[in-house]
Amino acid sequence: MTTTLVEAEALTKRFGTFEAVQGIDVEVRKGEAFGFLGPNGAGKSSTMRMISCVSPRSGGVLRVLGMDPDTDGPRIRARLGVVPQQDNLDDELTVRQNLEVYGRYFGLSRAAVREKAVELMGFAQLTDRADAEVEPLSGGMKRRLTIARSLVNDPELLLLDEPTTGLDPQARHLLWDRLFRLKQSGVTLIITTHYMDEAEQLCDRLVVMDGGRIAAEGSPGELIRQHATREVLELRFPPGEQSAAEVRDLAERVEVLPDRVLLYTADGEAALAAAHARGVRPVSSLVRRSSLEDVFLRLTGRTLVD
Ligand SMILES: Nc1ncnc2c1ncn2[C@@H]1O[C@H](COP(=O)(O)OP(=O)(O)OP(=O)(O)O)[C@@H](O)[C@H]1O
Repeated sequence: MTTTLVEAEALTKRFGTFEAVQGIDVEVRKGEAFGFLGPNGAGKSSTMRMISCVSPRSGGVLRVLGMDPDTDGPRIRARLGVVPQQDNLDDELTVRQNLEVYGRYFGLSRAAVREKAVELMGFAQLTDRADAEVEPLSGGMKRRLTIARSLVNDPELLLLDEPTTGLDPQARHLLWDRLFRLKQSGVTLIITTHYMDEAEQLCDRLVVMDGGRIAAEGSPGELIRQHATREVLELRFPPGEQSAAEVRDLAERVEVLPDRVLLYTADGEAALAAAHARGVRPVSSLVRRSSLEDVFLRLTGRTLVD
């Protein structure tokens, strides 16, 4: 039996007359990792803040863990873990103290809190930093500690707003591994991101958001199959010489970006050979698999990270 943990219908958030979230429908099921993918300003954080019961909705229906955030906020929050966009750790406390103090907020006993902190430091791979202050830790370590802290109350649903923004590739991969383990242990994840690789790595299902609306919904694989071809041929030309005219008929669809021309085709190498045969001479070329970035470009006409 699938259980719905978050159900939104025509969910709307207005700031004055500006509608940041414009009537979206979303359903998050128990055990899945669900993503909101979109550029800055798409309305992802506003949606997350409504789900985390810290920002009231302006319209529509919202149920979280079967309850209404308007009337059951505290009861819902007690069963949620929230990882905000910016780490808000106490820099002057140690790693262990950060976890213990937070645990006490949730009413855990001293003994329970001590035990939980040890378990969570192991999970976050911070055991050897237990008694170090937070301030000098790397960005990746701070993020892992913020996530560990959000797990103090054994939440059923963990909300992560841009979990890996600003981290280097190694730190991101370590974090993805931790999140994957959490999912395996049965925690439902909701993640906002503007990184398409993060959405592809972590999310079972996602919505692509743009301008407060949902542009598409599905698994990463489904979205790519529906909105892109199997392969993409990327051609780079000298500045000012970029033109799609000579290659337009070599692909199902052609996109001209400021620095590249993208040819959407089932067979990128064949398209490249055909382009060469007619005398097209790019500075460089690359054949790659289609990604969610291509899906976003198709749906919105823009690249995800402008
Ligand atoms: N408190 C607020 N008052 C007025 N406008 C706001 C407020 N919060 C957000 N907005 C506006 O709502 C829109 C959506 O913002 P939101 O933070 O939800 O987007 P986002 O997709 O999460 O992007 P980001 O990654 O930048 O957080 C933006 O245009 C933003 O400027």
